[in-house]
Amino acid sequence: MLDKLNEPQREAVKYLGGPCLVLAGAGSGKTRVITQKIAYMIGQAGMDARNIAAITFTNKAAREMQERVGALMDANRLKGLTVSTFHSLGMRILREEARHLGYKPQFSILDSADASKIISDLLTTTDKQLIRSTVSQISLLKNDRISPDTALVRASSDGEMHLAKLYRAYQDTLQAYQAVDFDDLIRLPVDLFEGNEEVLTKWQHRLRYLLIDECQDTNTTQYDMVKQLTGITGLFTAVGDDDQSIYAWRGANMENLRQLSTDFPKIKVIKLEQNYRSVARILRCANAVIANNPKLFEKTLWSDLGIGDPVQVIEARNDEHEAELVAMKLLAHKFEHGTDFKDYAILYRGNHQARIVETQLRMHKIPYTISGGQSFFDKAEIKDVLSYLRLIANEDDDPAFIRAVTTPKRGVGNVTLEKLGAYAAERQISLFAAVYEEGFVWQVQATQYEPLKQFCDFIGRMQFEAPRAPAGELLKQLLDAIDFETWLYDSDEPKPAETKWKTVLELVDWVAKQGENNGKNLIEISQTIALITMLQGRDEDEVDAVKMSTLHASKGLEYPHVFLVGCEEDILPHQNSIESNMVEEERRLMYVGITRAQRSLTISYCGKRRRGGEWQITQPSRFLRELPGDDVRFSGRLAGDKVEGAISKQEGRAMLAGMLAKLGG
Ligand SMILES: Nc1ncnc2c1ncn2[C@@H]1O[C@H](COP(=O)(O)OP(=O)(O)OP(=O)(O)O)[C@@H](O)[C@H]1O
Ligand SMILES: [Mg+2]
Repeated sequence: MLDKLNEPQREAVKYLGGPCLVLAGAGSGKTRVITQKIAYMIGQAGMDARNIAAITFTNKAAREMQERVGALMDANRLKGLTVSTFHSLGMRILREEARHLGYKPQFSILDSADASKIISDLLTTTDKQLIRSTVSQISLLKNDRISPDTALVRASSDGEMHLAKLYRAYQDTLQAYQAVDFDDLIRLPVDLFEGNEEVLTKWQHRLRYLLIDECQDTNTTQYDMVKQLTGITGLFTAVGDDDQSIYAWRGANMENLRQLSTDFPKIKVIKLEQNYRSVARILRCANAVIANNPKLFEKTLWSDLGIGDPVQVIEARNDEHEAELVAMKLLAHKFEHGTDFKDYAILYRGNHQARIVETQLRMHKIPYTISGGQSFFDKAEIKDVLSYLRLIANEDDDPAFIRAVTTPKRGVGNVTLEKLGAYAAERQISLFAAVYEEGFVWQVQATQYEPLKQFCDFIGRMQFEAPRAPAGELLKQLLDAIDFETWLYDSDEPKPAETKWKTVLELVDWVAKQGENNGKNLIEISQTIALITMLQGRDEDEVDAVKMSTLHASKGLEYPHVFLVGCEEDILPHQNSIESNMVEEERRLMYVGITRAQRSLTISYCGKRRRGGEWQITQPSRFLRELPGDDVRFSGRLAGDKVEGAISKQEGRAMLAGMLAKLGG
């Protein structure tokens, strides 16, 4: 098994004597070290899978890792192995230790939309910008492990005082709902470990060896969790690349890589230098761009996969033309090389860039999937159904209560809900609990009360069934009972209603599969869904489709042929980052993008682009000027041409040939 590794990789896999840090550039096999090491520890070193935890950055990465390890050894020996994100590990710890923190094990997990809603209520504002900035400031406080009380004490200006008070109120609201947000999933276990020796020891014994992928993107809380869990033995392997640190905006701190050597002086540092992913020209482009950043560590990267074609940099007239060019170039390339759609990825800086590309792909009948964008689970009809599941898991989840009780409308009016809200607030109990209190019953007329009571009784029955019935079946019953399909058709035109109902049926299938494959009941499934929404990653079946993704969500992945679109000033680097001196992080993002490509890379930018309804002249990204001239074929302004934006003759011929062949077949 170890034959498939180079010397330093093998060394990293076999080293079990203490903490180990693998520091290396993109595509050098860091993730491969982790999967092979898991197999090595179980297969050769005789360790129990239950004592090993591998932590990755996204659900998708976790799934892939599980599969890769699964291919290396028998499923039986992998029983109990933990492969998860920091957040799902945190959730597991929290669920088991909830009572130590004043939570019940079926707490709800709020996604960022729910969190924003709470902040918006507390601030009594709908100003999106204000809400977003408040949410992110609170999140940064949490990730730096600053509690509301500490924030209050430390506040040195009116603004900070205001934020601290808001943070306090927000946290109290979460507690009242028996809900946590994403940051709490890590912060709360870390606080618990710090204050409770017994609990910490239990988990240290359980998870004796940790492997951490993408270590450059851990934030302070996550880093603390690693330190706590590995304790004095320091049995872990961390792999990372400071040049790929792209989550500073979420509190990630690549200095943690250096901090490891301070906290664990005996740490063994291993460097990898051979890249197994990309042809030389792509790699040289990546190296040239990142050379413009100051270095945390010295690294070199080389590859012997051949030199490859020049990287293409193309200019389009405008954003729509850019999307069209990409679609046509992709088709031409596909016909010429006999590749599949799934060999291609289109990467972009921000989700808003996706729509225009999608339109062109559809026009050219190119199948695609999107990750890192608006998730399946974010759709309104899905969130409606999920509000029921959340409420079944945790009846104190007031936001879920309100959504469910009003969807479909069941004769519970706003006035009644307001009365219920006021009563619950005064008694400091949840809306659900308030329904059953005599004090409330007296306040409303029987006709108003009856539908409320029926609703709560129904939830109660579902709670009783949930641990007993198959998840998929129960969800079907639920949808029947609330007559969700009829409601969709009543509240929308037939066409969109049909689409929505199909989406809901997809959810039913997905839930049924989760229940059958993983033996989970409806309550357990509803808790994990919250985590899926956070970082892309529903199972995308291996369909033959072009992958569209944000640069952030493409981290750790690789694709044979990559299109990187919108390489312009103000997009990549992003406008905010230029203004706030964060261009280095954007350069790392560019580096991540380039290094996803295995065999070919095409980068595009536009001459102008529509923004807020107006045309704006755009400038090519500064990063394009950092590319090495010998390895790149420029067209457009950067080559001193006038933009014609046409496809080359050769490409045109290949396309034509392909289309004729298709017609013939
Ligand atoms: N020793 C090796 N021999 C052959 N192929 C390898 C070897 N090591 C890694 N690879 C392959 O190289 C590619 C990149 O590996 P991997 O994804 O582990 O790199 P990485 O360092 O984690 O990259 P990133 O920084 O982008 O996360 C994968 O396709 C992997 O299978
Ligand atoms: Mg990796």
